Amino acid sequence: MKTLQDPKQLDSAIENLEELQSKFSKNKPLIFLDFDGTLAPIVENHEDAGMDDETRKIVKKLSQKYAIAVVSGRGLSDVRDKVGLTDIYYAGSHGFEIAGPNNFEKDNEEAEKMLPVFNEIEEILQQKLRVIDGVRFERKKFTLAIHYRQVAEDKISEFHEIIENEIQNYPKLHKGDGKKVVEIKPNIDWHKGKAVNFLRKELSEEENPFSIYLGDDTTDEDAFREMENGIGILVGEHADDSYADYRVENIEEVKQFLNSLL
Ligand SMILES: O=P(O)(O)OC[C@H]1O[C@H](O[C@H]2O[C@H](CO)[C@@H](O)[C@H](O)[C@H]2O)[C@H](O)[C@@H](O)[C@@H]1O
Repeated sequence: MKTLQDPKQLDSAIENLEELQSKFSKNKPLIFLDFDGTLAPIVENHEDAGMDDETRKIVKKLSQKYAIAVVSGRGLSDVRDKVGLTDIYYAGSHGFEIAGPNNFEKDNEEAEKMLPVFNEIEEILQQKLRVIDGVRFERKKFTLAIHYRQVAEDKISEFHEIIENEIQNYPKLHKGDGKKVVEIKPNIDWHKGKAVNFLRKELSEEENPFSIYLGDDTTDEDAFREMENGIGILVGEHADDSYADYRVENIEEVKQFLNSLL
């Protein structure tokens, strides 16, 4: 079982590359990559985030050697457009919508039934949060991100209060957190970890295929916990302890690590 650790206490994947490479030569891994904060730097406006060409080339080359999936909180079509590679799998909306090559598509059926509730809460919160400057909405198919990166420090608690007060009227919805973002999700037992396990079955004929997961945010913890036969690598740090096994400092080290697999 994975245990929680202070991210600062995690071993560096870069300093242990040789040891890791020898593991990978015995067990060819499936590779799961988070997007924001892992493949693309965190920026002020969510629309402006993007991968650089070097990272795209590395991921493309990796996909010629390994089965790869990008697992993101972003909407499926958004993350697919931003990555721009057609031969890999994607899990968008925190795993609620999954797609891959040859028109493979799998939306969470339970979440599908909740689309009208999302439309309703989005409209209500758009209206209630008008009193706070800098709030940005990002509607994904099955989740709703409400960004507060540009909200003044002294307005942030009011921002959270407004959302909290409203969301308690909606037992079918669940409120999660990310980096300067509140994520409204279906209150269903599904998350990035479950999506990764679904994909592990899809991408391999083995019962429990060896896997690597790289991610930077609290939502990636659900996936790190599933890396019983594999390795979780935390990129940078987030507010909490982590179930990851190793850490890399930043996106430059993500590239260095991914390059070492080629
Ligand atoms: O699972 P991920 O691929 O890491 O996506 C998580 C969320 O990432 C995006 O928001 C974050 O990145 C933005 C751009 O750098 C930044 O402005 C924002 O503050 C961050 O929270 C994305 O916009 C969300 O939809 C994702 O859920």
